[in-house]
Amino acid sequence: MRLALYQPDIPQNAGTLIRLAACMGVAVDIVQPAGFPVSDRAFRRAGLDYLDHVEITRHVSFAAFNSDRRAAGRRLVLLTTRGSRAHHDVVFEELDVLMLGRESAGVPEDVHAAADVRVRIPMRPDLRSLDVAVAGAIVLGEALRQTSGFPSGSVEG
Ligand SMILES: C[S@@+](CC[C@H](N)C(=O)[O-])C[C@H]1O[C@@H](n2cnc3c(N)ncnc32)[C@H](O)[C@@H]1O
Repeated sequence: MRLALYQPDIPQNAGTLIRLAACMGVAVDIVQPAGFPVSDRAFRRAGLDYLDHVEITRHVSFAAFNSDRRAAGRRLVLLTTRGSRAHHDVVFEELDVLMLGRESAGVPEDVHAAADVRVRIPMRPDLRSLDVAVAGAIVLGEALRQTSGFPSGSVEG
């Protein structure tokens, strides 16, 4: 399982998602251009101290990202408010890449069309959308649950 951030434009949200990925043992793809510097140096300067615990791959464009993930045999699972399937009805696979859209505008049509699966977290119809990091946490949690992908650790009960 991987998380992909499509042209992220709010550094705090990217930081929250990178920390989530580090804690869950999941790699991160950043599809550029981003709305802020995404070098390791810039992340460290911004105080992101989980950087040593997560694998981050930067891609210069969506086309570059997409050809890499296809070559690796990974499905692209897009999280979108326009998704046709509820996240809890999707059968996730270990190799899936879960892509999150831009906070300001989601993803463009060509990215929407390139996705193998488009999932929506059901919400009240009168509200716009979830925070991007919250959406990522909800779907990643379901995907890891289904694929037994949570890091092993002691859980009492
Ligand atoms: C703040 S939302 C973007 C809203 C944007 N105006 C749009 O129309 O897509 C940022 C990202 O969070 C994710 N997201 C937010 N709410 C979601 C939901 N209910 N279902 C699936 N993804 C969601 C999507 O990846 C979305 O691109």
